Amino acid sequence: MIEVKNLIKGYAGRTVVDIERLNIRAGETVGLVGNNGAGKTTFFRMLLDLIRPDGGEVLSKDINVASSSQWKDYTASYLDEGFLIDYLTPEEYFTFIGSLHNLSVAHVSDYLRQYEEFFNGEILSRGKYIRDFSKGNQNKVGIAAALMQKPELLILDEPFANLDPTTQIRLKTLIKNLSTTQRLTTFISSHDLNHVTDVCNRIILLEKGKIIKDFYTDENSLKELEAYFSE
Ligand SMILES: Nc1ncnc2c1ncn2[C@@H]1O[C@H](COP(=O)(O)OP(=O)(O)OP(=O)(O)O)[C@@H](O)[C@H]1O
Repeated sequence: MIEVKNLIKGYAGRTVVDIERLNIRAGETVGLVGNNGAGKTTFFRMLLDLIRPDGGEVLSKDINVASSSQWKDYTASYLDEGFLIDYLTPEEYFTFIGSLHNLSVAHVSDYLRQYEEFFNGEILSRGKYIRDFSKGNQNKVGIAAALMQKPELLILDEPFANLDPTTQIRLKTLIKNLSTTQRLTTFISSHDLNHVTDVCNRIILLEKGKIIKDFYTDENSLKELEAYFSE
């Protein structure tokens, strides 16, 4: 589904992403791990054509994301609160995103019912603008809105950060369900090795922009990653 070839990005003469080759098959749940500054967000931004690489390409279903918009029909993402609209309430934001996908107001409120548990009573009917929510609650709005288009590919940057433990577990269950029932392909970056090994079937370890490990998760993965990061 995703093919990366000789992808290079640098800032101020320093290479921050340098991925020679990477193939992600449909249905994979891929966890991207790496210390601060490893290049995870920069890589995601190139997957979404938010920034252009200095060299190489990202192909989504064989088409370069920088030369076509076709990938936008089946790709959803939430990288940060910049994806939200501060002066809307969550309801207004969901309605707006729904309208982009030709969903009626009734359809959107019906859709939101399945997220009642995930929202934990903190998102809807609060009479607050998105800017007044905590970062964790903003995350919930962004993730639920991203999933509204029933994507085939989902890209989430540190989705567990700022979420309370209950919501972290609910989010893992949500992603696992989507992956099995809808064969969703997912890219998740995370500093939480526990969560990422629990939810992902493949882990990619990035260091200074390069892939230095790429493996399918098994019962030893968490220990191996912990050993790597404690060196
Ligand atoms: N717009 C920019 N201008 C200059 N340097 C940048 C820019 N964006 C990213 N960088 C640098 O590129 C490197 C990779 O950053 P990136 O945010 O992709 O890492 P990351 O793995 O997502 O880190 P973190 O875990 O801290 O979120 C960092 O050194 C960062 O300072």
